[in-house]
Amino acid sequence: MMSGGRRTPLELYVHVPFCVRKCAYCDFVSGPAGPEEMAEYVKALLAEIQAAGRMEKVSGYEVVSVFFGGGTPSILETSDIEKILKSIRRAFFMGEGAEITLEANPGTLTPDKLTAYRRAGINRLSLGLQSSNDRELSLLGRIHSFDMFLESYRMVRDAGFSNVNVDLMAALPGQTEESFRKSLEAVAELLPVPPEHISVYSLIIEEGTPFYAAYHEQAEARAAGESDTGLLPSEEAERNMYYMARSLLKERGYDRYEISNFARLGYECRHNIGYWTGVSYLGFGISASSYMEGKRFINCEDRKVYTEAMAELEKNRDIEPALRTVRREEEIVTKDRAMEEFMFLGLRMMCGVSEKRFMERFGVSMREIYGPILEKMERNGLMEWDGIRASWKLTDAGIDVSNYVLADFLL
Ligand SMILES: C[S@@+](CC[C@H](N)C(=O)[O-])C[C@H]1O[C@@H](n2cnc3c(N)ncnc32)[C@H](O)[C@@H]1O
Ligand SMILES: C[S@@+](CC[C@H](N)C(=O)[O-])C[C@H]1O[C@@H](n2cnc3c(N)ncnc32)[C@H](O)[C@@H]1O
Ligand code: SF4
Repeated sequence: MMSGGRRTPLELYVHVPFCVRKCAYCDFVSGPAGPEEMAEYVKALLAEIQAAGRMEKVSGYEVVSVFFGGGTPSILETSDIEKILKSIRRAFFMGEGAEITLEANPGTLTPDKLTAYRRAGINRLSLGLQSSNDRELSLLGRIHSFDMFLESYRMVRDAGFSNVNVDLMAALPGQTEESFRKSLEAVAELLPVPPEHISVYSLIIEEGTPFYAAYHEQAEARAAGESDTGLLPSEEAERNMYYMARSLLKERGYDRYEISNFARLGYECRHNIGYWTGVSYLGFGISASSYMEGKRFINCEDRKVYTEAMAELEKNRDIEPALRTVRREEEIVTKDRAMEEFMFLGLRMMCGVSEKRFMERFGVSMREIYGPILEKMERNGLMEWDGIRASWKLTDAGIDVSNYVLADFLL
């Protein structure tokens, strides 16, 4: 994998499936658990990381980013986060400048925890706020109020973190354009300094969640274009929320670099950009997904199956049987599939997809494969050619219907 002595970039994801309480809209693999269960899980994570580091193929890679996600990684003991990072450094080659993010929930942080995170090497913190409106927070089932968030944010800055993300959500039940604007302003005006990065996610009504039981009929009515959709904001209101996010954040120095992500120059999240641009990544823990050496796989969601398989790993140095128990949905990424991914993941980025990089990677021109689709999208005003970057990108109208545009690139 090494070319001319240079190592290939690799990103690592560590899934922490624990939360103080489950939010009413969330279908990520996460939930409450006791200290013993957490300790057992961390032990399994350490075993998986060490085993992955023993795989011959990782020797040509350099870890460029690590992302602790979940769930709520900040719920773990600080010593656990330290152990995991130490284990990663032992098992992989990690360069000096790696971006190391930890997701944290307001209400789970203390100054001591934050100091320890910094000492362990975490240099980016991502805080889930969702809304600055306490009524919306309580409807979402969040464990914190806006004031509690402010206290956590102040602690994060006091601890010296200079690369901070805040997550917000749009299209919440009962949310108005006005209340969304207030959330945006509250985040963009945070003291002592506003965050370097802001993500805005539209609420997805996920099957199996309390929100699904309460709102999926409304969501379907909304998708069918019916005007009275109960508490859920209309599609037009949701679009307006995104327009508002773009213009309000632009005025305050944030550039939209991806459909849902805004950053000050130089603070774009490298880890997520890696996902959209085809960088290899390995995920550790239940439900973590990976993409390496042309294969995609995802770990099982069952914590018991996972911890038992990882305990086997410790007894037996042959890692294949244990990994086979845990890893699911292995997909060989064929050239056609890789081209599709280049387009539908890359087009999420506002800089678009580069013709030159497509040619370098696949040895064929983008126009030869996608010419008719690109022309159709351009005719319909959904995509445009950027002559300066020599790339194709979504127009504003294309961003509004990005699901439809991106789906068209599946061969
Ligand atoms: C998986 S969570 C982990 C972060 C952390 N536990 C928290 O909630 O603060 C990452 C982000 O995903 C977003 N998210 C979770 N469920 C969602 C849903 N159903 N629709 C849209 N965004 C969602 C939220 O903005 C959340 O901050
Ligand atoms: C929705 S994103 C939020 C990122 C945040 N806005 C930021 O800028 O740091 C993070 C979530 O995506 C999920 N995630 C990211 N990478 C993953 C992977 N390789 N496997 C499984 N889930 C992953 C995790 O649930 C994680 O909490
Ligand atoms: S949104 Fe975050 S805090 Fe809420 S249940 Fe999901 S992972 Fe946990």
